[in-house]
Amino acid sequence: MHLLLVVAVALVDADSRVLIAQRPVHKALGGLWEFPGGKLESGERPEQALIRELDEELGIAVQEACLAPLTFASYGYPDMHLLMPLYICRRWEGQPQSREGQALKWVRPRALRDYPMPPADEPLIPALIDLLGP
Ligand SMILES: Nc1nc2c([nH]c(=O)n2[C@H]2C[C@H](O)[C@@H](COP(=O)(O)OP(=O)(O)OP(=O)(O)O)O2)c(=O)[nH]1
Ligand SMILES: [Mg+2]
Repeated sequence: MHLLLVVAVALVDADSRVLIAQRPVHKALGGLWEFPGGKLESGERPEQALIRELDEELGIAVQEACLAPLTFASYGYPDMHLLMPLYICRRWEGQPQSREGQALKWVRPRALRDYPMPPADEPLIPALIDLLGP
């Protein structure tokens, strides 16, 4: 079994909307909507990796103290088992923009169900509804 550690974040705006990004079609799970984040590079701590990914993918600067653990996904894909901590963050510098051509959307937690997400992500939605309301 190959265990893959991926870090992801729910960025939350002043209207309690969450940012999702559409995966490029040529990638695994292409076209599905995901929480921003990615794989750790060697030697990185999870929070460092997330801060790097948010700079690369969205062009925003996040301080480590503004990342709080929310929940996690544990899901068996055919080729690997994904373990994905989901952080929550309400404070950052800059305006999230698509740095890698991915579509971005701010959505209320309940509306996440209207966007096809990877199967690992679906069990994470109730935690967001609990925290932020529908
Ligand atoms: N970022 C993110 N990845 C997710 C989510 N749900 C989910 O199953 N994944 C999976 C898809 C991929 O197999 C893996 C993340 O890989 P990735 O390709 O996005 O990693 P990365 O951002 O580091 O990009 P790259 O270096 O491969 O280009 O985690 C999610 O909500 N967010
Ligand atoms: Mg990524």
